[in-house]
Amino acid sequence: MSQIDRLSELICTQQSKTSFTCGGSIAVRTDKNDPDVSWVANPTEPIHSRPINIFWASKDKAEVNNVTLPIDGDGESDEKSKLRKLVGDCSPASFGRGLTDVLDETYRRAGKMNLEDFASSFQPADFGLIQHIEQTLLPSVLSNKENSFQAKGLIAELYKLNVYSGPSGHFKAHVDTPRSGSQIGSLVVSLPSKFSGGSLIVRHGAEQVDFDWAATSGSHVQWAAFYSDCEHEITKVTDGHRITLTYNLHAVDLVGGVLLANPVIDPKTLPLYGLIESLMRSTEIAKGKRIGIYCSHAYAHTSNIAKKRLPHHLKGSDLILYAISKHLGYSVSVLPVLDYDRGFDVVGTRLHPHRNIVNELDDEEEDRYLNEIEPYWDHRRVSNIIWLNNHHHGEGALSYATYGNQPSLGWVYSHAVIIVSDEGDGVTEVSETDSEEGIGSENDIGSRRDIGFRRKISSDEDTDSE
Ligand SMILES: O=C(O)CCC(=O)C(=O)O
Ligand SMILES: [Fe+2]
Repeated sequence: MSQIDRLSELICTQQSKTSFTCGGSIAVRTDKNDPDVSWVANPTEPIHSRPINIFWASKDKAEVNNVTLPIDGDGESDEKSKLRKLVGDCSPASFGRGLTDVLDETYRRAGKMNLEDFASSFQPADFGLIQHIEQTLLPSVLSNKENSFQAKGLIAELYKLNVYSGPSGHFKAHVDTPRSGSQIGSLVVSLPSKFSGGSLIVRHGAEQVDFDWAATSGSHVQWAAFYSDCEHEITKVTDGHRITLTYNLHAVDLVGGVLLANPVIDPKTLPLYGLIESLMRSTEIAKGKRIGIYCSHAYAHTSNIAKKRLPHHLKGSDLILYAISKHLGYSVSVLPVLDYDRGFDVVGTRLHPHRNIVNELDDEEEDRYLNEIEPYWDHRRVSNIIWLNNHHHGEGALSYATYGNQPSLGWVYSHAVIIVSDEGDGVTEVSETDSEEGIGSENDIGSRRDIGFRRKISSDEDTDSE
């Protein structure tokens, strides 16, 4: 098989496997260890790290030690003896075999330190590491149809500090045990400490990636992330100490996390909270009005999966307005509103996927096809919405073929809106209130002639709207 065929096969048939692992390195700049100088790169300089401090409890837990990596120079030094103490304070690392934890130095020869006994100044989030891993590994997890995750982000949970020392530290081929249902992989961070050998080899099916960190081990933080089902091994460390931090990677609902039952972010801290609270208590709302906000970001709100994505994929101010209203106990819905210019709003009962109406309609009779289109798009006519802003992004809600002097394609657009009301449950309530008020009764056909709506007349080639 040629290389092109091989790549093409990987891309076409095994998309989920093409990105089973990723990794990189961050240079450690010992010359920039000045607390008053920002260590975050300017655009012309690659990101680098300050030296890394490790604090740990001695074996008898009587004292706290610390060492700063990397250690300069080859001769004997205080820092070198501290490093030896760190290695000495580790206990032998076990591994899972079946349901038991076993110590077997022919399989794994390493030291470990548990979370309660150490702390380090290295934080993966400082370097955008988590976002890199999210971009590389998460899409395949999400595109796996059997996977029910609707997760949008990763959390790296620090798990252990390990030391693999020369001349015989190693870990034979194994698969990590996921420690919860949300764990999708592991992250290994190699701290700046000189060693030889000790490659991490990660395999998935016939593919294999070799993370050979030895050459720059003394000056760089190096990292690798991989899926839980990847077999991996660490070849023999022949010299020095290979010091790693391992993390469990969990897929979690982070985007839209403010909408979770127990959000980490408190909606009350958002500056708009008080404003919305008092607006919703105003007399207007007491009279049965509701608030409508046109979403300020573009969402594919007429796609087939819009119903699943929204409101969780709301962004920025849209997410904030939604979350605050929800937190205040109001009923909040994300719905489409047709781009009709009338004295009332045509609000969809849910986020409808775009529809192409196949009936050919006579171009000369605009009002007739409005009558014919509307049954395809479940909606309510509403006149009690107080709009707080103007619309931004329209998206094709309906398209239909017409024939007049020449065949053409007409479009009706919709906007995604957030509707906040102080009663009932969003959509249904909108309709009930409307019919009570007699808005948009079905006898109202005469006035349909005035409907001004946006139409895009295009030639036949344009008919594929999706
Ligand atoms: O240190 C490494 O590169 C991998 C460590 C590992 O496989 C483990 O801790 O399970
Ligand atoms: Fe492992």
